[in-house]
Amino acid sequence: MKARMISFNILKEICIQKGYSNLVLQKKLELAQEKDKGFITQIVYGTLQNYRYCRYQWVDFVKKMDHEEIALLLDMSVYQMIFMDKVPSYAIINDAVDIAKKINGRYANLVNAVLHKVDKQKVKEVVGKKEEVLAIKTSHPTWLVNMWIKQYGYDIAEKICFSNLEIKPVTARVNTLKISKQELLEKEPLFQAGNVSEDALIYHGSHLAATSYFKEGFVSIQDEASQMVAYLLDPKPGMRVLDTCSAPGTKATHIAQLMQDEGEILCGDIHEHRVHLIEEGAKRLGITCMKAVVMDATTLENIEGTFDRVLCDVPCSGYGVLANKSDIKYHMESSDMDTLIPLQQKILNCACEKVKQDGVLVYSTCTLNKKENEKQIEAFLSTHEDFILEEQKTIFPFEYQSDGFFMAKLRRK
Ligand SMILES: C[S@@+](CC[C@H](N)C(=O)[O-])C[C@H]1O[C@@H](n2cnc3c(N)ncnc32)[C@H](O)[C@@H]1O
Repeated sequence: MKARMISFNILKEICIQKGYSNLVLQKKLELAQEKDKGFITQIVYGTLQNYRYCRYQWVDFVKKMDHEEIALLLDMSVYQMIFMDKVPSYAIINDAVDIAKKINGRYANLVNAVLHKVDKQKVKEVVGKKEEVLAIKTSHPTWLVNMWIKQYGYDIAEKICFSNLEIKPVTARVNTLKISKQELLEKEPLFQAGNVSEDALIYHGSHLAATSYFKEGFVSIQDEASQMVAYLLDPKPGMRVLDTCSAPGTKATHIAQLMQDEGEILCGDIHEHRVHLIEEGAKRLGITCMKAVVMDATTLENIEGTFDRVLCDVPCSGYGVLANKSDIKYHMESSDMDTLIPLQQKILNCACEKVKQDGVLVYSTCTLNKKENEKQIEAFLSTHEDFILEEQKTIFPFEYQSDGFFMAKLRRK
């Protein structure tokens, strides 16, 4: 099958059938020739990242577009015409017409005509209201850009939007239980020290998960901002820790490292299949102090006693990770947070009961939305006089080439 046909099928599965981009891509790339894999990956991620901008380029050339797959095919073709300099337009248009014939022959002439017009037009400048221009140029929903402008101001919103178009580095966390960061840096020149986290390494090679460093448990794959959560929790060897929303266990295994694998970390997640991921991760890293169980953090039934440290890394809208998870960007709706906000509140209210006196509770999200972040903490503090806020911070994705994260450290009086 030709590379563009494979790219189109992948995009169809992600955009129309709502598959996860990384999973669909991994599965469908098996059908592609080795030489085409990079090309297909670029078309898929590039089209997802620039979906609004690409559509803006062609939408005025059709009276009405009533076919979702044809619209997606036009987006994908326009992406290549604008962003992939070395690809000749005639090759893009010929392949698009062939794909259109397979989808529905009636649209082949339209696809041909629209793409020739785009080719002639070159690039159409985005005009309109400032926030709408920003949203289209960087392919974010306008409601999200407006929300960021309202919550953080225009300058920060603009920086977030452009940073979401960047290709972020692959970041690892050294497993200090097996090797020091210095040793690893000396051993492997493809690693470079990270920007903000003490344990972070940027990897300049490809497919880190397939390397012996990963398989033998010397490193985990974890974003740098995400690594800051375990430091904020400040666990010490011998402590008793509860991680209420733990799967796949990335932060829990970091906590275990900071505890020198001494003490007890009770890791829970509501989804049984995800609890197994925690166990697999701990085994790969040689960690023994973690115990993984199915747990509903909104009730915490059968969880005995209190803990020195409690982490609530709650489910969230994920607006901090849009650079790496462009399918979230494509499918997101403002109503997504309506169910999440009460769930987060419930988890926090329940988990706080498990914190020892003078113990620490950390609440974190990978989202940039004050309603899920600062406002949650504010609401919590207004009903829990026995807790004080020691520190809270938002890490923006443009600061350290990382994801966007929020974390708050609360201490029980
Ligand atoms: C942001 S992810 C956690 C990531 C994890 N802390 C890590 O670092 O690898 C949120 C997790 O919360 C889990 N979850 C959702 N609702 C839950 C609930 N009521 N109780 C426990 N876990 C829940 C989800 O299955 C998901 O694995």
